Amino acid sequence: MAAGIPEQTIVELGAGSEWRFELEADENIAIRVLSPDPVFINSCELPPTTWYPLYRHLKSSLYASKPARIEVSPTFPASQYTSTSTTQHQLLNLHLALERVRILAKRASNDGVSGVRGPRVMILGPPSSGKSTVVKNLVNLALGTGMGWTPGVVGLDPSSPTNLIPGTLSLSTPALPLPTHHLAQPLGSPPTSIPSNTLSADVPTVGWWLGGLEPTNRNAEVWKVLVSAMAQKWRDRCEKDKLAMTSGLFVDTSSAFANPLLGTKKDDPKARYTLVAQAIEAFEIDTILVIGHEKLHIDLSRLPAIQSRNLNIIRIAKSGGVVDLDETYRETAHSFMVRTYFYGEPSLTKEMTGLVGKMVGMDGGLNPYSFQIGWETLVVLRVGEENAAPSSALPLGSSRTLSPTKLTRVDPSGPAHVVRLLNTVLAIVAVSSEDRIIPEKHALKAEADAQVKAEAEEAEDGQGEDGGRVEAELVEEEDMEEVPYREEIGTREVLGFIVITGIDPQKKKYTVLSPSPGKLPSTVAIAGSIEWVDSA
Ligand SMILES: Nc1ncnc2c1ncn2[C@@H]1O[C@H](COP(=O)(O)OP(=O)(O)OP(=O)(O)O)[C@@H](O)[C@H]1O
Repeated sequence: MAAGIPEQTIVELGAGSEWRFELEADENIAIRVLSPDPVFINSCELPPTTWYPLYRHLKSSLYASKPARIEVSPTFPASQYTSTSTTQHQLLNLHLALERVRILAKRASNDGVSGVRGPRVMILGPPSSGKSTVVKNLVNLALGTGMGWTPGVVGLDPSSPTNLIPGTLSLSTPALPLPTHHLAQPLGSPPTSIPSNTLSADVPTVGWWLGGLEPTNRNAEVWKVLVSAMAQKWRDRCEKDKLAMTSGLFVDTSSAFANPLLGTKKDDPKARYTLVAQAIEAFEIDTILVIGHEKLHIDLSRLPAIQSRNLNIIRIAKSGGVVDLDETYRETAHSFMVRTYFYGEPSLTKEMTGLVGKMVGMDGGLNPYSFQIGWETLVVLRVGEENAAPSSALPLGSSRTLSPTKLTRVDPSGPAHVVRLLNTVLAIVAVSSEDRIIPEKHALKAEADAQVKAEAEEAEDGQGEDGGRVEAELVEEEDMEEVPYREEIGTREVLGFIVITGIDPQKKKYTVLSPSPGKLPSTVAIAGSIEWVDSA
């Protein structure tokens, strides 16, 4: 035992074993490695002799291939144990096989062979089987090789997106190993060092808004459009960036993917694993990892989309350390992820700052900004046919065909709509003048008014005042139920997120929370079913 350190705060790890812990709501701890050999958290090496904070609610494990000694302070977690049954060897073997593919691809690419790619791996499994943990380990193993890889990480699990708000599908290209300090880092910390609510410019993370926590038969068509857009983005990236192409891709998936009937339509009742097949084709997957689930493994190997592509399907063992996550825990995790998006990384507790010795640097907090915005200014839309008015509301005898990505505008003057918006997270999307639709009646009126104006100008040598009046009338007469934009904007890459924290029906204003001060990058926002109330 090191001098002066009480024995009960030391974890002695045997070679090839894991220290597993589950932190309670009041347990914030810091750990530091006292022994010379490396210790890893999700295959990211802990800095030697440096305190590494682990925040409340986190469930994870440390792994050491050689005997290790770790100090834990200021308290020792109530729920912790060491285990020699680890899946790290299997993950390492897998990593070595993937690394070989990456190296061969890079060599071929350097020799001028076009179209060679690194491995494209998709992970599937039932709920709480350790999918996100396997992705994180494989990504960190690739990033830790020193080869400078920049693999793509696709989050097709909107309940734990790469590093955005729940409800988002994400694509990121981390260049440094992903840390594990708290719940908001399933696959990497949010880009808090960039004080901007534009995600795509400087930060290698882009998001698409599903607005729900998992793919379902109701949102399957919207899901497909989003996945196609993500895959296109990745293709564009690979065309310009050979390193990304050879580094490969890891796709984390929703546990809903294990349901064979997900996405099956009435007109094709025999189709199975429709969304899995779509993702395989869109991202040109070559390796599928199935955790545990034997039936899923067999079902997938019989899937035509897989047979025709001659994919590798590898079944890997579920780690004994994976914790079954209940609904309450998931809600806590989601709320924490949203909070981190707006407020940044949690700050060190008093006890942590009081520790003697070096502490790893964290990204730090953000200063979110709350302000009011008029109902007419912020255009709030919903995507999907289920949001459209019921067919019974149509004139007698008429029918309609709805597009699955149909946009509906949330009419703030309808009290029920407005109440539903309180605490709703909104995704901001960019719009350009080409996206704007001028309703036909306004277009005709504008044309007629323009003609009247031209005649008046001719008669009076025009002062131009009438033009302003026409504009004003147009705005005044804007039908709050009409969607003034093309449908495509509902499924495009998001610029950032805001949350509606208050509604003033008298002044007709929303109070919104934005991650940074300044003008919103766009005043068109998409609502989903994700809500957030700050309970921290
Ligand atoms: N070896 C381990 N030791 C301790 N905890 C672990 C270990 N592996 C995974 N966990 C924890 O178990 C929980 C579930 O794992 P994970 O989130 O990777 O599963 P998942 O299959 O992606 O879950 P979901 O149902 O959300 O799709 C997480 O809190 C994770 O940190």
